[in-house]
Amino acid sequence: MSSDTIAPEVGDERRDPTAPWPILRIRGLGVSFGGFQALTDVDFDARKGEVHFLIGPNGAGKTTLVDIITGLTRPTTGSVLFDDVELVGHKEHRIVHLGVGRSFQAATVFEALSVEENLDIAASFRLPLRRLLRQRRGTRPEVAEALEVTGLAPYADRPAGALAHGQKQWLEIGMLLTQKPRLLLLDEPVAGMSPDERTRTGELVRYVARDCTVLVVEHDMDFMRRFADRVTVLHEGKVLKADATVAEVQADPVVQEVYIGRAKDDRNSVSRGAAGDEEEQA
Ligand SMILES: Nc1ncnc2c1ncn2[C@@H]1O[C@H](COP(=O)(O)OP(=O)(O)OP(=O)(O)O)[C@@H](O)[C@H]1O
Repeated sequence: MSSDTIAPEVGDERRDPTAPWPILRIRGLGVSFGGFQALTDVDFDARKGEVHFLIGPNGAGKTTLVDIITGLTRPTTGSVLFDDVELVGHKEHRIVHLGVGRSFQAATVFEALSVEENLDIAASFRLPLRRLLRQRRGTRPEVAEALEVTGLAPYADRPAGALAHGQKQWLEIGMLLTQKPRLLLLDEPVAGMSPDERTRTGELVRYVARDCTVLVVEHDMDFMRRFADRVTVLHEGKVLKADATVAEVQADPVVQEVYIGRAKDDRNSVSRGAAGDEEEQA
């Protein structure tokens, strides 16, 4: 057992073979920035193999929470257990090596390199230098798989900079997949996408969740309704509802109040039908 490993008292669910294992356990998380309390006493779990949405109005603390999980921000209080390993205190690169991948709102790809080269570089991140320098022939299996699942195989030789917005997001997800993460954090993956691109992204996320837990920060409520297994709602740095189903979130009057009360144009309403959302996007 490594020094990172926490004693088994936190792993009770694993003794029940029918209970999904909470691979991510967040407890008592708080952070303040120069006296402003951005997160207060945040608790929630994400289970192995689920697509877990993190929603909440602007400024609720969603990105701050993702920044803490990935080691970009250090919390003032609390704990982030990933597969029993405490992530708080680790540097970002160490957290990546533990199996946590993250995408950003603006896709971070190398525009001048081809799609395949981008995937190849991402897939190389665990390799020692001497293996990187060794000449290889053909496409590595993990790169081939990423090309396939993202639908980017026909564009393998095209510069990433020439891809459409949605395709760049899928490339970034593909790059993360080559690193075989066990937890993938996606920050507003469908922002700026067409309805078709959103559907394609949702299908990709569901595919990824076969081997990996996916935590999605998203404002698009139609996307959440279609693709979430569980949902946690943040409001003003606190958990309003943790680990709920989509139906529970939609039926919750307090969640409704937070969204509808703050967004008079109804853009963020969690109970609207898909048709309503698509009307709005048109
Ligand atoms: N480094 C920082 N210094 C000071 N305040 C910060 C910092 N990072 C975040 N905040 C504040 O913390 C609060 C939560 O911000 P955060 O970006 O996490 O919200 P969010 O839910 O992701 O919002 P959005 O949906 O608009 O992206 C905001 O009031 C923000 O201004």
